[in-house]
Amino acid sequence: MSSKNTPTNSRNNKPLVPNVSGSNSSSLFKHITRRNFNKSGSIGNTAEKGTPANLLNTAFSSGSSSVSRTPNSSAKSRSKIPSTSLNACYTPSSLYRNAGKSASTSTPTSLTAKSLKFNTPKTTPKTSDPGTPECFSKVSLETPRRSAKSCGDENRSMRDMEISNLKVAVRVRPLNAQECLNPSVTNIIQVDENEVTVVAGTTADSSAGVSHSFQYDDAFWSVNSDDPHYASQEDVFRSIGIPLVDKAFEGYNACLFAYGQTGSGKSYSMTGIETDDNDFDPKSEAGIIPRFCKEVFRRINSLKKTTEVEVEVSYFEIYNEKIHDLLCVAQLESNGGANPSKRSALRVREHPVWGPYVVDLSTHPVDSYAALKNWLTVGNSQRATAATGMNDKSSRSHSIFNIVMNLSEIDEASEGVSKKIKHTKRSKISLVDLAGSERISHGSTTGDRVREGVSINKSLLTLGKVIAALADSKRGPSAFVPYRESVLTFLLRVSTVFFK
Ligand SMILES: Nc1ncnc2c1ncn2[C@@H]1O[C@H](COP(=O)(O)OP(=O)(O)OP(=O)(O)O)[C@@H](O)[C@H]1O
Repeated sequence: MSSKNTPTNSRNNKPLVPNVSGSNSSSLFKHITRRNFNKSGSIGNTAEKGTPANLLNTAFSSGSSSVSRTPNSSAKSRSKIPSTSLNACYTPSSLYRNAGKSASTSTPTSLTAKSLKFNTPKTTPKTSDPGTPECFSKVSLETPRRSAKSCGDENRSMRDMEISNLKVAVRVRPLNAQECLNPSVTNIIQVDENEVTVVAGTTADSSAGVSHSFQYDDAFWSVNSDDPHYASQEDVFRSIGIPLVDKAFEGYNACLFAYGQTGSGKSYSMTGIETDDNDFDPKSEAGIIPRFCKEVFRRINSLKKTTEVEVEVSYFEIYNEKIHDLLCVAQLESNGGANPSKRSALRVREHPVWGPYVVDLSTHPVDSYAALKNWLTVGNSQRATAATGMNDKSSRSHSIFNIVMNLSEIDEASEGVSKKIKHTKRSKISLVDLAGSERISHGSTTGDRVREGVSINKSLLTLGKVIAALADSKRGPSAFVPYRESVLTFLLRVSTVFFK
């Protein structure tokens, strides 16, 4: 990805992620938060019909980067550098179900935007560590300070209401078995707190010894578990996932996603390795998604006396620009199964109020972590994966797991059947595992794999363009953002545009 398509620091306009030739893997996370700010009822319970007063959007904030030359750098090894792009989705099918239940006293409140802040782990790996890189990053979107108004202002351009802010974190993975066997693979990545340094070129060519340093909101060193600075799945979740759970319980929408080259560890970070242990011991390799879900239900249980909570999930993938429901039971039973080419594709439509959504996407109410985990397992088993030259189980699709929560605070003065709801907060969390970007010659063989690779790269390229446009504060809020160039970014739009 060219630096033009790379997120840039809003202060100095330098790219967040370098365009380093020879880099061959990476992954990345993103967040979106958006406040649902209705009172007295769920999101559909608006006094003015069709008032999308519940949607507050977010903005990207980027870190800073610097490039320096250190000809005598001692760092060794091959890098996997992430290019950055963004994804999110919002499928408000359940909103329509609720829309009929009107509440006469519904009053949208003013919005106050809040930004997500992440703890930065103190990671200072030794440069002599033999491991090599997977990088991964996280992006979060900051909510702009705006007041809520009705959507009657149809003449106002949606683009005028966009404010973006991006946060990125990087994770460096250990060498995989294939890399360990290749003597030419060495570590060229160093992590010092939240700064990542890449030393490009270890041979005697012109780029040898050139180092690039980049600041991220977080940088995780997961190369060697014996290293005191090793970032485990739990550490990553605590830094990236917990702040999102906090926001979700405050009524914000949130989106987190992993981006990176094929084989860089996106699925490992997002989903991890399935475990029967639902309490996740510290060494558990369960990823962010199961930990996130577990934490959501832990908090719901502690709120039981004061709050009624409804949770529902949906899960779909975008494969070759087509959307497939991963939790549609009827479809799973009747045909297709794990073969995405046999499944019927869902369409995306744009609602005038709620924005883009997936038509007929199934949603499933869940009342415990165990129930949610079952759906997650079903969905994961349906994902399109295949062996490529770079990953034995490569995700060939972008997967989007959505959790929608309705949190209704009970009026303490009311009791039993006459229980009254003080107000309802609604939040939607999208946890996204993107398909890996790849060089066709490295990653794929022929036929379907090449076709998939082309589609993946195309949508990731668009994602990069969208992020660059959103992150580029110089273009101003009315700059053109090419959301419509791919299904992924079209769905993402609802998480970045401020609807009034
Ligand atoms: N932090 C890590 N610690 C240990 N193993 C890891 C780590 N990250 C990735 N791996 C391993 O590396 C391999 C590739 O990871 P993974 O499948 O998550 O990559 P990916 O980025 O999702 O690839 P693709 O885009 O092709 O789906 C897996 O075997 C995984 O277990």
